[in-house]
Amino acid sequence: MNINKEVKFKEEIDIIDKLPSKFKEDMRDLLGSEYDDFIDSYNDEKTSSIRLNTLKMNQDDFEKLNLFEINLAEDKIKWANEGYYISLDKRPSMNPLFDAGLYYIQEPSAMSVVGQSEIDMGDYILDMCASPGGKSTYILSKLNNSGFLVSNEFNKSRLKALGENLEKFGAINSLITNMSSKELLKFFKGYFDKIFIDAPCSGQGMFRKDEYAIEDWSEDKVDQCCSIQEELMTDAYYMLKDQGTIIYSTCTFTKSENEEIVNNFLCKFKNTELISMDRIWPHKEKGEGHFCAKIKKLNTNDNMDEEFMNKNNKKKNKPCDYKCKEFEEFSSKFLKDDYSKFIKKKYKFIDRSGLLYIFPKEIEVEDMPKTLRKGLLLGKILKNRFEPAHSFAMILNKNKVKNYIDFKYDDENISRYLSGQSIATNASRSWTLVCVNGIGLGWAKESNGQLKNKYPKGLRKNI
Ligand SMILES: C[S@@+](CC[C@H](N)C(=O)[O-])C[C@H]1O[C@@H](n2cnc3c(N)ncnc32)[C@H](O)[C@@H]1O
Repeated sequence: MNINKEVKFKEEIDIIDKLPSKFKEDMRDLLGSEYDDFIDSYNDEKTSSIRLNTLKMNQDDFEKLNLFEINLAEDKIKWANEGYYISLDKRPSMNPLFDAGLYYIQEPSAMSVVGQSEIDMGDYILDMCASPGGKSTYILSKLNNSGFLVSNEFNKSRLKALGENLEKFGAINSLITNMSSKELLKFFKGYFDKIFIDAPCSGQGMFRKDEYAIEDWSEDKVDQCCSIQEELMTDAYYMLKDQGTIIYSTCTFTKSENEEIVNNFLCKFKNTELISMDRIWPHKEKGEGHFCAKIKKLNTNDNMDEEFMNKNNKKKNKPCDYKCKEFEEFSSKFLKDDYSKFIKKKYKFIDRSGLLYIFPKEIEVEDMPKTLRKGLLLGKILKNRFEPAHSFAMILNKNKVKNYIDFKYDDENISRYLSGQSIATNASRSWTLVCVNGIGLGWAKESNGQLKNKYPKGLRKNI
């Protein structure tokens, strides 16, 4: 055995030794004769995978790009149409297409939850435990800018990552909230077609990938998680429309956090029906452990919250009379006419202290507290001019603007741009969209044959 192999073998033995004995006991009970295969899977090679954002590129074009030498015959993830296994040495976060939001790096089993859920155009969806945004970004791709997604994250310190990931994905019809499920219920009684609860759990499915998950695990933690999970499920029931679906998932193995939560819920609410209950096991599939159950709410006739819905209906289809002169000027100079018309037709414009947002016309969220992102920030209204925001660039591509410069992902100009440098051109067109393979990556202002870099300082990086 060479030295590297010997070290790896020792690490694997160590991990198996470190697994909590109560966990091993439970797994033996749960898996019976499969237990040894399950434990052996701790020695399997780890997986790496990405998921395409179909808001930015269609699947045929993506597959033709041949990024990361994906072998289409073997590397497509069977439970997520937009997901691909890639080899571990590919470093997908170092490709500028990642910064342009073309794909999300996500554990393959975690993709199954949205991958195997039916999302209908126009659905109103709540992602109750959303950060860092794996499920939310997938839902947004599938909604294709129709309907509405509320991405809620209870833990304030996890909001930043969620905000950045949703911004990168370039969807307009989303709202980020920072509430408990009880607070959400005050605003959204009987409101959603689908509610995803990717519940906080004791994380046994992460033991293979993350040793800290082993240290952090305890029986007390399982009990704490169970009581949170029950509360989230109950509040979700009341936020769901009749005929709506709860999609409950965890990355843990114990029955108490999975089947028992679901069965208790079905007993508590008689007018519900189990649609499916599935597990992904690491010794059977290429991915970590995952549990997912889908439950339908049948008719209750006590549906919508009267007050909330009256307020919403009153505003529905009300013409949006707000016009921002500075944005009008900007859009006539820099946006293609048909795209500019499309935005005005579909969205309302909201000026919040000089910051201009767009939001779907039919949705009213103005009075809602604890929201991070109420619609999409287009930019700042300054004295007689409009300055576009980075989030605006993230919904654009070269076909939507009059001025752009487009580089291939491996062009060295793209590395220069991402690191904050200026780029020499021979023109002076003012606001210009910098694109990578046609997809908006950020803004630059072109004058005297130079593109002055407007890529946000906090996002700059060397690749
Ligand atoms: C499994 S993670 C969610 C992962 C996310 N859905 C994704 O796909 O990227 C669970 C989330 O639940 C949040 N959480 C913790 N306690 C919570 C509570 N009491 N109510 C709602 N969410 C909670 C955690 O902060 C964490 O972000």
